[in-house]
Amino acid sequence: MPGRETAGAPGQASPPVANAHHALVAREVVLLLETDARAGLGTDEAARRLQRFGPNVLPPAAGGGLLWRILRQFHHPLIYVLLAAGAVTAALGAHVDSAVIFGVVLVNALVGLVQESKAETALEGLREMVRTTATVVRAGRERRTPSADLVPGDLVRVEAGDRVPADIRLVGADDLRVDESALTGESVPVAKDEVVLHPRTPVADRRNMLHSGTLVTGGRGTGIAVATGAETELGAIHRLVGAAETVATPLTAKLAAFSRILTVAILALAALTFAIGLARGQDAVPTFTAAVALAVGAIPEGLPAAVTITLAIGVARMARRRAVIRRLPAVETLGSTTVICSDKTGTLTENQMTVRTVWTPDASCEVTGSGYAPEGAVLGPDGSAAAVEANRALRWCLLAGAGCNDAVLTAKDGRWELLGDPTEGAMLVAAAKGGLPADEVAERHPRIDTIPFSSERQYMATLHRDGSTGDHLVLAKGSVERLTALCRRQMAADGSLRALDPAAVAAAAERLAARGLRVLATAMRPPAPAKAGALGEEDLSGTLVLTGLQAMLDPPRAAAGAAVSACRTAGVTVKMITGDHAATASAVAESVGLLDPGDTDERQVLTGADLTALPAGEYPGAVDRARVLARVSPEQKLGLVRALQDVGQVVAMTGDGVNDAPALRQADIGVAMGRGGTEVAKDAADMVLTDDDFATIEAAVEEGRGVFDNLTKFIVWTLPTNMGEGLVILVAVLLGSTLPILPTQILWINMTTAVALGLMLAFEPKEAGIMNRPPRDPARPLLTGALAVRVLLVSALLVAGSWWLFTWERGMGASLPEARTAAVNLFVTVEAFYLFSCRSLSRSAWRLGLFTNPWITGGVLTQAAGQLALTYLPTLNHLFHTTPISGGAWLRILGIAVLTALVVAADKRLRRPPG
Ligand SMILES: Nc1ncnc2c1ncn2[C@@H]1O[C@H](COP(=O)(O)OP(=O)(O)OP(=O)(O)O)[C@@H](O)[C@H]1O
Repeated sequence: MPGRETAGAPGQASPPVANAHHALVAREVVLLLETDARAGLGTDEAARRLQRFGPNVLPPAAGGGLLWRILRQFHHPLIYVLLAAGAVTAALGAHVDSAVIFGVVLVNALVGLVQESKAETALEGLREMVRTTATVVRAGRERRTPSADLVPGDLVRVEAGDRVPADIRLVGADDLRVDESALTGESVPVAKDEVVLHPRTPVADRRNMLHSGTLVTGGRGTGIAVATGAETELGAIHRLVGAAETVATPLTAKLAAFSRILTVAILALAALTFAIGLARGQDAVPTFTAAVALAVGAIPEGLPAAVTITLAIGVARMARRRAVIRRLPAVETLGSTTVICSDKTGTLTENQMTVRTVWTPDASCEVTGSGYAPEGAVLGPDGSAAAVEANRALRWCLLAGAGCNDAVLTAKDGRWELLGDPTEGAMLVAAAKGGLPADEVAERHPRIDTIPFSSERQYMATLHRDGSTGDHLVLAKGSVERLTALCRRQMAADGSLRALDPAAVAAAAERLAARGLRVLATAMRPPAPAKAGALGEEDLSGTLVLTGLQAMLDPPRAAAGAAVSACRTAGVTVKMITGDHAATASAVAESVGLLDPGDTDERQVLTGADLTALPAGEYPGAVDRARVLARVSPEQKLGLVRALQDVGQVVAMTGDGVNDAPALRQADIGVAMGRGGTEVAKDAADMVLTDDDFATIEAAVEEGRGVFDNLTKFIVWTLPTNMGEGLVILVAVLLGSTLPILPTQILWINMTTAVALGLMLAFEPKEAGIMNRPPRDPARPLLTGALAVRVLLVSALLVAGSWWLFTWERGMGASLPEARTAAVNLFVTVEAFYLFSCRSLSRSAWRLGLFTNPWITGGVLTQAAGQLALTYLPTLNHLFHTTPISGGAWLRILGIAVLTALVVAADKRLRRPPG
């Protein structure tokens, strides 16, 4: 098969003809790839090619090879210190110590490697969750398939909002524009068409080619996939770059910088200690040991890893609640969100439309039935089902709904399914209920031309041929304001045309909208002899006849009300941003609790036109005050985000269309819809909702707060250990006394407790009342004054406790190893007790229920077993210079640990805010 070669099978060298598709005419490309320009590939052939070429995905980034990844684990100042210490210790003849130090370095590297790859796999998994689909034609039928299933030779269709799924040679294009910044870095969209180009045209200028990974920003196109997966241009770049995905956020960067500075300071202090010791005439060996102990103890080496893991766990939790994080910093920002700007349709509501009322200038008719099943009837004012025959305007109104429509309803296993826009689906169903099924309408009035719907245009119009007379007629539907502006006449029940009464139409629309119904107007241009030329927007104005209004119900989502009220309690303002009418929007806003019923403050509801009329100075304040922003165009959303940010808000903004992308990028948290959203919107977003539900945003905010809490808890827990250890050694050096804890023992404490105790805080469930607090001020440091005091307090208790115990044991005649073993056990026991306290930063550990987090309980038990092994196992005794200790010593250890816990509890109690 020649196509096999041109597409470049994975692992095969590309023959010279590869990448030359731009220089061939469409027919040659079709022949070369053995496909069909109209019907596409056969299903069997597609399956065979999938076998042969493999799925259309990029191979996972190599990440620099295992050896390189292992080596990277050693790139840390602390590891350098340890390696130097190990070498010096070995040179001094202390082989056991040096073996322990090297062993710890090795274990540390392995743990780092495992953690790193786990975090990466988690992020990879997220990417999988937002799988893209592509429209392909196979065996003559158009269908959506996962992009991964595309093969060379597939006939692919793309339209505005799509991500290009493969390298494609265009065979047809209609006003196609593509954002190729993913490949070229140039963000200005490029126009594309199917012209044949010179063979030597550089890749960057091949305007008849679409490249995988780029985004379609406008128009539509059809083409043949010529390369998939690793063989695409994107694949080539991917190979070059190796796509080194880092898991860095502003916070991790800040913490990494903090620990770098700290490390340098501590290393300097350790060097100073060594110098002072030598100057005082102390022996070089113990002085060196002390300096190493100081460095090892005081450097918070576990911090960056713990932060990354906590973030990764947070991301996984959010994914379980159907919020997929695309950019890690969003996890932090979510906790600080102060305003959520949400779409109405589909996010706060179900996007399941049913026409309830059809209004015509002479009568108003109710429609029965619900859902997309065409079961029900259009009832006349008297309740009879013969309404459609009696009212010409009603008939034309339903006809416009069915004919000016791109949606398709299909019955599958007795259930009706909609392919397309729910607004259009509802109108199809209403027409069918009135005796005008879509296929009959299409047969009697075949469509010739279309002005498609867009949010800016707010209407759609279609040109049809009357099957019997051959005359041309126009059908249109759209927002009431836009359509009435295009009409000069309206239709009466007997079919006669009268002058339009805009006030009456507006009043009827207002009444329907006040019930929370979404109202669309319909219009027609009476049949007239055919004129040459396409349907243009300019020749609609003034020629249309208004036939009626269709009002549809889109019920609020079940969880929306509760989520809005949860946001309110949490100090997060919710605003509805919609393209719909202000009255409909307000009614829906009331039903989900976004507006208080009876609240007459008009400033809470603004329209796009109001916004345009506002003086620049008043704009931010007005936007900040408003709760409902109706008839807003996607372009205005960017201004809204900016205005809110100007008044200091942290803004989450939802969006689904191509035009929403700038606002999503500008927002602190851009939220795209996983189901209804375009690829362009998803690409611009920080977070994607896989269920499109508003309640999911609220859940993500809650999880974001939880992540921040857990990070703070870990830091508050870990810092006293480092400070305590560092100070114990410093005091020993200053006093010129023997070390109460040896460097290898410090290594034991740090390495084991970080994993068995500290890490468990990342699994801590969110505290009750997490959504009763105001949002976190992004400028507030992680360690507030009160928490810093607690860290100092616990550090001081650790230093005092361990010194007292060490001295006491020595005074009671215990050997040096015994006293040290007691001191080591004291450190770990205090940390374990303190761990329970750190489960909540403000509430008492008792209140939480001591053993409600099995991870913490399990971790503490594991650590306890480890301490017993360290104290009583001869091998560990030998490695870590420990020895069994007396029952009395254990009692004293427990006593001090309990005392510390009591002091921390008292500190919490004293600082708890009143109430
Ligand atoms: N398929 C359509 N054909 C014609 N007019 C439409 C169609 N869909 C919506 N409209 C009209 O255009 C207006 C704006 O629609 P748009 O899609 O921008 O926002 P929306 O769906 O109403 O609300 P949201 O912004 O909450 O999703 C609608 O209120 C409606 O009057």
